[in-house]
Formats: sequence, structure tokens, C-alpha cells
Amino acid sequence: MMMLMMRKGSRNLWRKMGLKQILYSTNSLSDTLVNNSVRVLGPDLPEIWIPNPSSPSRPPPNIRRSPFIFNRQEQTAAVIDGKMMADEIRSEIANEVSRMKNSIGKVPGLAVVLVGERKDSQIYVRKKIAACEEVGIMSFMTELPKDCTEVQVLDAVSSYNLDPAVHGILVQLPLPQHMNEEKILNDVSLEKDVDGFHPVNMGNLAMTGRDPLFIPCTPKGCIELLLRSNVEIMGKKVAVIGRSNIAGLPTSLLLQRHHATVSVVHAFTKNPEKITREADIVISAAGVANLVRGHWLKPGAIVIDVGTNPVEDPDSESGYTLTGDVCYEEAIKVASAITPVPGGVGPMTIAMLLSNTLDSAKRAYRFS
Ligand SMILES: Nc1nc(=O)c2c([nH]1)NC[C@@H]1CN(c3ccc(C(=O)N[C@@H](CCC(=O)O)C(=O)O)cc3)C=[N+]21
Repeated sequence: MMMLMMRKGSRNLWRKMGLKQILYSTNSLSDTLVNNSVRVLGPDLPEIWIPNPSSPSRPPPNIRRSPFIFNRQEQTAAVIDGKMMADEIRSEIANEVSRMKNSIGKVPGLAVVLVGERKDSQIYVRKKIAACEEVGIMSFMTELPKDCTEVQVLDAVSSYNLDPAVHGILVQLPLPQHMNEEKILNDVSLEKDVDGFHPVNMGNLAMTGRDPLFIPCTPKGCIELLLRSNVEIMGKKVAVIGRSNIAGLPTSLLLQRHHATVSVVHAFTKNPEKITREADIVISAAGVANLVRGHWLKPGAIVIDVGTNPVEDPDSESGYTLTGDVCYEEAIKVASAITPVPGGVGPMTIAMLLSNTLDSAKRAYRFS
């Protein structure tokens, strides 16, 4: 009995030790693996820009913008009119939508999922829906409160995945903090991922010789702006400022597919102005008002300003004005061409969303 107890005890002891040993070794192994992958992938740090104390706090004055690209009298940059370009693209899309409707009796459909009550998101979503209506694309909308569950969002996405009248699904970002953005974006059907944010579409964008089903709208809008302004990209030095999943990162990937030499400048870049000053083309998507000053630019550079930053402005009725990442007043004296904010990349982003939705519907109905 004693022996049995002892044996049992010692076996337990062994078991405990063994278990401890196994636990220890598994722990240390997995710790090593985790630590190593953290090391190799880089630490997860918040993307916080240190604001430049000498940046002007007031937004630059509104820009005149009627012609497509207009050269002002003085020695200043040509203004690339994104709004006018987007108007033109929307009218091309409207023609295609009506040709589709007349020929097969179908129209493209776009579904938008909006979670929470962020004012800026509501404004952007409203603009997207209005743009759909203008070109004849059918729109669907699910609005959920900030405190809804992730399952409710996933349900909305999966019902749109199954709906044959929906060819594009857009989950407006950012989602509320408590939601797993990764999981939700993974659930959007690849064939309906008109934002191009699904990791498979993003991965195919990154890899040579593969074609994503959709190119993210903001990067696609930036490239369209350059192409339609007859700016050569191949072989040029481009500085992309910012590396977000929705703008900076896919823009840098797309530019490489156009054979540009790309430098990505971000919040941890040392001497960002020096790197930016070497670039023939500067695309700023940092989300920091007036970050890019005149002396950051090489004389004659082409500047694409992706930023749409609300800056307090007591003179405006909404209490704020939209300002880009680029200090416009300074940049026009140095650059050869520049996109204004508003009226630059923003309208092009929306036009590209419509274009992706049209392409998706054409693919679904095998209509060309
Ligand atoms: N899933 C997802 N897809 C997006 O494409 C997406 C997103 N989430 N989250 C937020 C950003 C931002 N974004 C803009 C779109 C249009 C304008 C735009 O039209 N701006 C106008 C002015 C707007 C105004 O006057 O308020 C302009 O620049 O002229 C701006 C910003 C899309 N985003």
C-alpha cells in the first residue's frame, strides 16, 4: 500500500516534473517562435507622427478649380483637377451601366456596411451612395450601432455575399475598437471585395505575375490621376508618405507594378524631408494636416495629396475645413503639379469604387 502510494506519488511527481518540463520546453519553444516572429515581422507600434511645431495651423485657402489642369499665371504648380476627372469617369461608368441594363436587363449593385456613428464615415458613405445613384448602380445599406456585435456585422456581410444582386461589398473603416477588422474583412467574398482589402487581393497585388480581382480605390485613383495627367511613372523616384492598409501600403505596391522606385516614408523614418525631397513624385497619405512643407519637395515634383484632415476653422459653418497632408500654399511654389484638397484624390476614390463595382458586375454576368 505504502509502496503503491509512493510509486503513485513518485509517478505523480514525475508526471508533474515531466509536465513541467514539457510545459517549460513548449513554453520556451513557442515563446522563442513567437518572439522570433515578432522580431522578424517587426514590433507592433502605433503609427504616431510627431507634429512639426512650425507647421501652419490654419488651412490653406480654397483653390480655384474649374479647368482640368490649369497653369496659373505666376510660376506655380499646375492644379490637377480630380473632381473634373472623376466627373468624366462617372459619366463613362453611367454609359456602361445603361448599356448593360439595355442589353441584359441587369445593373451593378453595391452594398455598404456602416458600423457606428462617426460623422466623417457617415459623410463618406452618403457620398458613395449618392454617386451610385447618379450612375445607375443599385445601392444597399446596412447601418449598425457602435455597440452591435461582431456577429451582426458578419451576418450582414454573409447575406450580401449570397445576394446575386450585390456585386460589391464595402465595410466602411475604421470599425469600432472592439471589433476584429481582420476577421470581418476576411469574410467578404473575394469576388465582391470592391475595396480590394481582402488579404488574397492585397497579396496578389503585391506579387509579380498575379492579378488581384480588385485594386484598392484610393491607390487606383492616384494612379489614374497620374496617367490621365500624362505623368510618366516608370523609372521615377516616388516617395509614398504613410503605410496604412487602405492607402499608403497598397499605393506603394501598385507603384512598383508601374516600375517606379518607391520609398515609403512613415512615422519612424529618420529625416523624412530628405527622402521626400529626392522624389520626382510625392504621394502623401499620412493623415497629418500640413505635414509636407515646401522644403520637403524637389523643385518640379508632382504632388498627390491623399490626406483629408479636418482642421478647426471657426469661419466655416461646419466648424472645420478639410485640409490635405501637404502645405498647399508652400507646395504650389515648388511643385510642377499638385492635387488640391478637397477636389483631388477624394472624388477619384469614389469614382474608382464605382468602376470596381461595374467591373465586378460585368464579371458576374460575363458581360463585356
Ligand atoms: N472601406 C473603406 N473604403 C474607403 O474607401 C474608405 C474607408 N473605408 N474609410 C475612410 C476612407 C476615406 N475615404 C474618402 C472617400 C472620399 C472622399 C471625398 O470625396 N472627399 C472630398 C470632400 C469630402 C467633403 O467635402 O467632406 C474631396 O476630397 O473633394 C474622402 C475620403 C474613403 N475611405
